[in-house]
Amino acid sequence: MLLDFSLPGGPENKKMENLDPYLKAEIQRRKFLEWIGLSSLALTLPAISLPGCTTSPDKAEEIPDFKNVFDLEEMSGKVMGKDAIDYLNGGADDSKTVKANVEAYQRIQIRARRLIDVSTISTKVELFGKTLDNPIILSPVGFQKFFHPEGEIASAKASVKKKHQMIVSSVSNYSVNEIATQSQADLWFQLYPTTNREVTKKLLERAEKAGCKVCVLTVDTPVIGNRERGGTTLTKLINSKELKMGNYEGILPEGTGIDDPGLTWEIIAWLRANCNMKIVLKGIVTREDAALALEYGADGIIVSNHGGRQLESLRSTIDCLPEIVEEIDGKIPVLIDGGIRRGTDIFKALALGATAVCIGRPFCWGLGALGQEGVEIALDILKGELVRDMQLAGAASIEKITRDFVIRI
Ligand SMILES: Cc1cc2nc3c(=O)[nH]c(=O)nc-3n(C[C@H](O)[C@H](O)[C@H](O)COP(=O)(O)O)c2cc1C
Ligand SMILES: CCCCC(=O)C(=O)O
Repeated sequence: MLLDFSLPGGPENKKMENLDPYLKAEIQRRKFLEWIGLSSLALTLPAISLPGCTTSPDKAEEIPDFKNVFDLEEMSGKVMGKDAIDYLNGGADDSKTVKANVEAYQRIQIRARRLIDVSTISTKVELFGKTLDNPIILSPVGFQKFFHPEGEIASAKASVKKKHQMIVSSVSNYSVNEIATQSQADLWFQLYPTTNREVTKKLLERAEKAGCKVCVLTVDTPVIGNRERGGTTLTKLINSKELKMGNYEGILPEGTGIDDPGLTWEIIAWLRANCNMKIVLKGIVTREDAALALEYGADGIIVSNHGGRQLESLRSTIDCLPEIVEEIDGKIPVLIDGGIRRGTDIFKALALGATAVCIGRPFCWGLGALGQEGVEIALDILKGELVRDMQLAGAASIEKITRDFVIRI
C-alpha cells in the first residue's frame, strides 16, 4: 500500500507519474500516516494540503515524538522504496567504513567541567567571512528527489527556516538556481569536475549566478566506489530521464563523465582562475594531503570519506581529524562529516578541532520520512542536543569547546 518512490518506472510510479509533485508528496505522507495508524495527523501538518483539508490544532499532540535522528531513520525506512533506502544508507563493499564513522565516536569521552554559567549558550561560528547561527551544515547529497518529491527544495527551505548552511550537490535533481530561488537560501555549491573543463566552467557559472560564494570540490571520487548495497542504482540515477540532474541540463554532451579520474592538485589553480568562490576540498583524510591543501592554497577542507561510500577500509573521519588539525594549525577552517548522529558527536568533533560539522544521512532520513518537515525535525534534534550537551559539559559557546573537553579511550 505504500507508494514506491524508488526508481521511476516502477509499477506504483506509473500510476503517479502525471501527478503534481506536491500532490504526490501529500499522498505519500497520508499513506504513511494511515499505515502507522495516525491518519488524523495529516490534518495537523500544514505544508501541503488537498482540497477540503482543514488544519486542526487540537490534534497537534498526536505528532509522533521523534526522540532522535534514529527515529527518523526508522520512519524513512518505512516510507521510501527499497532502492532509495539502499542508495541512502549503503556504503562501499561491506559498509564497514560507514559503521566505523559512527562507532569511532564511542571511543571518545567527554570531560565535563562544573559550575560554569551555561544559562546562555551561543552556537554561532564564523566561516568564510560569514557568521553562521550554528556549526551544523547539510552535506552535499545528490538525487534528493529519490527520497522525496520535493527533494533539495524541501531541504533548502528547512535549512533556511532552521538557520543551517546547506551545500548543494553537483548532482542535485533541482538545479542550484531553482533551489536558491525557491528557498532564498544562501547556498554553497559542491563540484564534481567533469572530464570536459568547458562543462565544468558552465557549472561554476550556474553556481555563482545562484549566489554561491563557496565551492566545495569533492576530491574522493575519481571513480565511483563499489556500492554493493543498491547495486546499479547510482548508474540508473545518473542516466535517469525522470530524475534529471538539474545542474547539467543542456550542458552535458553525451558520454561526458561526471567524475574525472585525471584530476590532480592543478585543479585548485584552475578553479581560482575560473570562479570567485572560496575553494574547499572535501574528502581529505591524511596529514600529507592537508599539507598539500595549504600549499596549493585551498580556503578550507572537509575531512570526509564520503560517508563510507567510496573507498572501504578508510579510517573513521573522527580518527583522521587530529593529525589534519595539527597540520593545518589554524591556518584555514577544517570541517568534518561522516557518522555524526548525536549532539555529543558534534561536541567531540568541535573539541578535536573542527570548525563546523556536516551531516548527510540524518537530514535525508527526515526528508524521506516527512519532506521539509522531517528535515526541520532532524535539524532541531541535532541542534537541541548540541545545546544541551554544551550546557551539561560546561561550554557556553563554540569557541569554548576545546581539546581539554575530550579524552580517547
Ligand atoms: C545518498 C548520498 C548521496 C551523496 N551525494 C554526494 C554528492 O553528490 N557529493 C558529495 O560530495 N558527497 C555526497 N555524499 C557524501 C556526503 O556529502 C557526506 O560526505 C556523507 O553523507 C557524510 O556522512 P553521513 O551520511 O554519515 O553524515 C552523499 C552521501 C549520501 C548518503
Ligand atoms: C558521482 C556520485 C554521485 C552521488 C554521490 O556522491 C554518492 O552517491 O555518494
